[in-house]
Amino acid sequence: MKITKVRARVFEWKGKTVPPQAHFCSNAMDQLYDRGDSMGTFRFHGWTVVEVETDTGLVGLGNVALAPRIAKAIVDQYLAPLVIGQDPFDYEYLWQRMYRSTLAWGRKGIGMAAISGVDIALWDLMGKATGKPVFKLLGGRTKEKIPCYASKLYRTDLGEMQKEAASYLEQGFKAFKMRFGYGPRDGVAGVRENLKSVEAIREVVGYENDLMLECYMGWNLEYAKRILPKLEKFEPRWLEEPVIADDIDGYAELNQLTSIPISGGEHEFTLHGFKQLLDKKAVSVVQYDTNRVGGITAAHKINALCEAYSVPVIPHAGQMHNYHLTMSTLASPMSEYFPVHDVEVGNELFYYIFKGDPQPQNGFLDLDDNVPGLGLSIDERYLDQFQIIE
Ligand SMILES: O=C(O)C(=O)C[C@@H](O)CO
Ligand SMILES: [Mg+2]
Repeated sequence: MKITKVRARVFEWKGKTVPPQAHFCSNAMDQLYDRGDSMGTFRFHGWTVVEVETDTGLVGLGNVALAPRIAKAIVDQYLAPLVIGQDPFDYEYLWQRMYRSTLAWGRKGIGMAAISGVDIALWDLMGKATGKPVFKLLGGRTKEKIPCYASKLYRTDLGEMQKEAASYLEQGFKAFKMRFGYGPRDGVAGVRENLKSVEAIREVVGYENDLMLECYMGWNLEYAKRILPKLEKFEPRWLEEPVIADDIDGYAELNQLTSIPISGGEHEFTLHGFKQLLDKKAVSVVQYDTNRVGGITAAHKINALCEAYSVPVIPHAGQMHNYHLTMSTLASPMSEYFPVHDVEVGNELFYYIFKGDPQPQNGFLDLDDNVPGLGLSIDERYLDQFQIIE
C-alpha cells in the first residue's frame, strides 16, 4: 500500500455557540490585568481534518484541534511531502521523518499537533487495511468496557452546576470533573468561591464517587500551595493543571506537597516530554491528548512509560483517538468523556464533525471489535454549519 495524497481541511464552526461567561474556567490568561474574555484564546471552534489516501482506495482519517489553519499549513507544506509515496505501515519511520524534519520548530506545540493528525490517519489506515480496530493493533482489549468520567461542570451559577452534576449522576456516571472559576487575581474572595463550588458538587455526587478538579493552568505555585490544604477535605481524585505546563518544578513541588494527586500533560508533547514529567515525579496522573502529543505512535510509547513508572494515564479529551489508547493498556484505567451539548469551549465540536464515537452507558464506553480503524467518519448532518477551508 502506498500513500498517494494527503488532504487537510479546516472545519470552522459557524453555527450557534454558547456566549462567553466570566469566571467560566480559570486559565493561564487570568493573571493578566487586561484578561478580558480570558477563556477566549482557549475556545476552539475550528478543527483540522486530515485524510490520507492510498493506492488501494483506503483513506485514513486523522484530526488536529489546535490552531487549525496553522496545522493545515504545516500538513500541506511540510508533512504531506514526507509521507506521500510511503507505506503507512512504516509508521515509526514516517513519524521520525516528520519529527526530525521539523525538529527546529515543531517538537512541541502546533508542529507536533500537526504530526499527530497525520499519524492518527496512518493508524486508521492500518486498521482499515487489516480489518482490525486500532486498539487491536496496540495491545487489544484490556477492559470489558472503559469506565469514563463526565467532564464539564464549568463554573457557572452553583445551582445550575448542581443540576448539571445531578443529571450526570442520573445517567450513571460515577466520576465527574469540574472547573474552577477563580485564581490568584481574585484574592481570598476567589478562594472562597472555589471552595464553595467544590462543596456544592460534593453535596450532589457525595463521597462514594470520584470528583476531579480542573484549574486549566489558571493558578500559580503560591496560590496552589495556599488553597491545596483547604481542598484536601473534599478528597478529589486529582487536581489538574494547577500551573502552566512549563513550570515542571512547580508541578513536582505540588505533587510532593499534598495528598491530592496532581495531573497534567494535555499541554506536553512527545515521549521525551513525558519522560521529563515522570523523572521529576511532576504528575501522579498523565493526561496527554493523542491529537497533540505525537499521535498514536507517540501515545503508545508513553503508555509503556507510564506502566514502567506506575503512573496511570488518562488521556485528555473524550474522543475516539484517545479511547483506543485507553482500551489497549492496563496503564490507562479510564477515559474522559465530554457530554454532547451546544458548542461552547469547543471540545464538543468533535461530535459535530465526526460520527462513530461511542455513547457512554451507565458511566462506561465500549469499542467495537469488528469496526476496523478508529471507527470514525465525517458526519454530514452538520456540514452546513461549517465553513470548510480546503
Ligand atoms: O477536559 C480537559 O481536561 C480540558 O482541559 C478542557 C479545557 O477546555 C478546559 O476545561
Ligand atoms: Mg484539562
